[in-house]
Amino acid sequence: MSQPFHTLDDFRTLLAQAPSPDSSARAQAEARNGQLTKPPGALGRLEDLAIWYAGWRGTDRPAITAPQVVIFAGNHGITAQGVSAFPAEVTEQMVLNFRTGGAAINQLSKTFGATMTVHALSLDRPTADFTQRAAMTEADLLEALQTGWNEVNADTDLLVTGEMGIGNTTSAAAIAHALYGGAAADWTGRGTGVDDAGLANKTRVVAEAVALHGAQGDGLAALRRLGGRELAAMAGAIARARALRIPVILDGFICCAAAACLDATVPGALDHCVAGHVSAEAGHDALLAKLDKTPLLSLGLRLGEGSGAALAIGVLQAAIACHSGMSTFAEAGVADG
Ligand SMILES: O=C(O)c1ccc[n+]([C@@H]2O[C@H](COP(=O)([O-])O)[C@@H](O)[C@H]2O)c1
Ligand SMILES: Cc1cc2nc[nH]c2cc1C
Repeated sequence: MSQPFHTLDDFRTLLAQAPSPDSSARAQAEARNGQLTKPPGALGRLEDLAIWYAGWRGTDRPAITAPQVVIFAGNHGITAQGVSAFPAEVTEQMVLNFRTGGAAINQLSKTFGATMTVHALSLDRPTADFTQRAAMTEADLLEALQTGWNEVNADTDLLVTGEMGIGNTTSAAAIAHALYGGAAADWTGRGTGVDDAGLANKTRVVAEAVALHGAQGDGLAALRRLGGRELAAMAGAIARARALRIPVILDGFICCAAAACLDATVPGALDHCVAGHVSAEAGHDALLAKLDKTPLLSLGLRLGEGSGAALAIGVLQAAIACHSGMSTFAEAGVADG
């Protein structure tokens, strides 16, 4: 597989030079939306979604024919601090479950006609405990970004990035705290379900990590110091999707923390992304507010795996089906208002 970037600076440059939506396709889609057989605005956010999608795909009557769900898995040294309700072995066990079709995301992907692949990143080599030192070296980060970049099918027309990694809500909380400040408790939730004592311990870990590594203006530094391989791979995949003008549906807290590292690196880097849902994980709604994203769904999910984003594929499919398939007032002989 050829590598389009060899250094973090190359990656930054690619992000900064990423394409914008096609403004003429967007304008045509807006005009078409105004002629469809419904009162103006009656399809609410479905209308905005269809126009947004049309702009990125460069056609006023787009279709979603090849949605892709990609799951990245990583192991985290921070689990040594007792931050999860589950043991670290579950990451690898769930990878097997994804491969044999037994996880929620397998069913959700199938429901919405998406291809699904899972990529495990060096599970035998957990990241470092980031209360002691940086989670990853620059080489680790680059490799994971490249893995994510290369996992995106060039011919897909909608991407969902999901993750699996015991301990990764601690990583996501530390990234959010480092990027956006506030108190560690604002960003720390129960993840897979730690009890009150577990939550207090986890909050201490997040606070200690950010005290050690410092607040971060630089998104890629936050990703390297506090992130994990699966977060970096999601960031790489989201960046590649942007380069290919493929719209992305963001998933829960961990996916959005990874994405936030791109936004902090190049403001606007997530313009091709919508938030699929707001997770029940404390801090996700605040993180979405920082990213200026309004979630499509709020169903109390806190699973990860791309599950909330996969559900939102259905919402986007519905928006595009209406936009591209409905008749205009003139075609249907319906009197407009
Ligand atoms: O997506 C979310 O918002 C989300 C919220 C809570 C937990 N998770 C999943 O649970 C795992 C991380 O939880 P934890 O407690 O081990 O940090 C990881 O595999 C995530 O996919 C995911
Ligand atoms: C069983 C299990 C499944 C998951 N899927 C995503 N994160 C997960 C965490 C656990 C513990």
